[in-house]
Amino acid sequence: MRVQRPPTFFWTRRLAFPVVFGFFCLLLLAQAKDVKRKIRVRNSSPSLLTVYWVNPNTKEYIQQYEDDLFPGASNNINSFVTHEFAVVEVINGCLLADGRRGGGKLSAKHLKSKKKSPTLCNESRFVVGEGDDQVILVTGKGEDFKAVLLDSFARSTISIGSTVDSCLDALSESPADTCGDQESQVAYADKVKECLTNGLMGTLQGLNDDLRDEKKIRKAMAPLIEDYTCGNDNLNQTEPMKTTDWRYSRPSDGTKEKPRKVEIMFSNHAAEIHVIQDFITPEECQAIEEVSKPLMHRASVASEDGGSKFSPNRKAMQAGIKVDWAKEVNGDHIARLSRRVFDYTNDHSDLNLNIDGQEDIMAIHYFGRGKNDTEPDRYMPHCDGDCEGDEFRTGTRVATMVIYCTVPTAGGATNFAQSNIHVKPKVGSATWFKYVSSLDTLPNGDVVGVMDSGFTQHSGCPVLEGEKKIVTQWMRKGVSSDEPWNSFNTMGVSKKKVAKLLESNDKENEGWW
Ligand SMILES: O=C(O)CCC(=O)C(=O)O
Ligand SMILES: [Fe+2]
Repeated sequence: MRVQRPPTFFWTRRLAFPVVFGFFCLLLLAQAKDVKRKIRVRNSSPSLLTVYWVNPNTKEYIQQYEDDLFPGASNNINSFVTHEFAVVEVINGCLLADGRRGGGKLSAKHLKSKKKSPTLCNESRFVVGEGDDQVILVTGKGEDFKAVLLDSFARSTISIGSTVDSCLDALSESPADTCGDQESQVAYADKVKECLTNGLMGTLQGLNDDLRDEKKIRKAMAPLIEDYTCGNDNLNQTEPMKTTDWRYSRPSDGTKEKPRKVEIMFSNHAAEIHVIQDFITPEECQAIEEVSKPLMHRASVASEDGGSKFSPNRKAMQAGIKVDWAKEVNGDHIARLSRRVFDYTNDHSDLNLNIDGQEDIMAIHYFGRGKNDTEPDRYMPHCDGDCEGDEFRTGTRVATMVIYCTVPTAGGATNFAQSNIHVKPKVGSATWFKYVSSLDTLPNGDVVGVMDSGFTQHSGCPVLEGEKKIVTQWMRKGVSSDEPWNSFNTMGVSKKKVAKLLESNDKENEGWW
């Protein structure tokens, strides 16, 4: 028998989905709205332009610059993702979509034309997108008048496309003879290749020069930025580029952990920085504290001779903790935390790291001795792995997670001076960063990729008051239980392979002096 539902139940069921869905959309929109973007409007049209922000509630046009934009001129707008703009071709006294007269400052000609019935202005709209480095390119006139939003990817595509087009145009007078002999076809292909190489070489050379200079400036500025940011305790944490959630189920028992807020602070082809809220539980911090307490010793840094030394660059106490994986099934806090660190990394990259053979978890303590301390506990700017943009070497560090258990009352931020990211630690939160590009495996099994070129260089700012207790996991790619982290030398070469090579060399050279 069919159960008769009251009409209200029917409507509640029908409305529930759209209402909940709408609510989530609004939530997403509200988040996206706050993300700032600087955009550049470039007038490549033959007309004068006026740029208006379109108020989403009243639909009113709000003029952006006092003066119209001349052909060939550019101007910046500080805006937010999702904001809508109208670019209007200035034709004396034309009518805007909100019913008012458009076309910049009214001249005598405008005023005269006011008497006639005005025509609707030519306009083209754009919405500010997520991409960085957005340029609005305005071209055409009358019916062809349009504003196109280009991010850096679209601009590269256009620039490559126009080089290809002009090469094909230039060679159209001597087109490839598809029926011709192989020799003439090869000659044609060579001409195309030469033209493309010449056309793109200038652009690539220019980009390389820009990159070299930008890197030089970035490196020279880093110590000044670090001094300024670390020294200014009132400085807020940098705004994230984007915010997402991380939903994680524990693989050992399938328990769904509560979603964690992830702030994407920086992202490029070989470097990424995230801040994750509530990454560690108080019980996990407590477990780390108990195990590490009796093992604490003064932290050291790598020395030039391949060993380690004490240095004012790194003033802290530390203790390495081995994870007892056998205890994971019984809910061991340290094993659970360590698993979560590697699962986060593998969920947010294509690194596919092996959990075996990794470095021990490191508990690090910094102590504040007051604002007048001339040699406070700190970790001066450094990279955890290679950060010179060189090729990736198997067995080396590729990502780090710094987890905050206790935070100081003054000082102690984590600062990335070359990417301008300042992280104010919160109890339980974590900073994760990756310093290698996507990795490819070649047919011979070699894994190739490039390292970050300094954007993830970071420091632990001086701790002035209170204590800072962190848990750091440095993560390596290419280690396993057979070849753990300490089986690679500092050059990232497997010690086993070196020994084998030396052995076979010795055999080959036996009897030779
Ligand atoms: O103390 C910090 O905030 C940074 C720690 C760090 O750089 C590290 O453990 O490698
Ligand atoms: Fe570090």
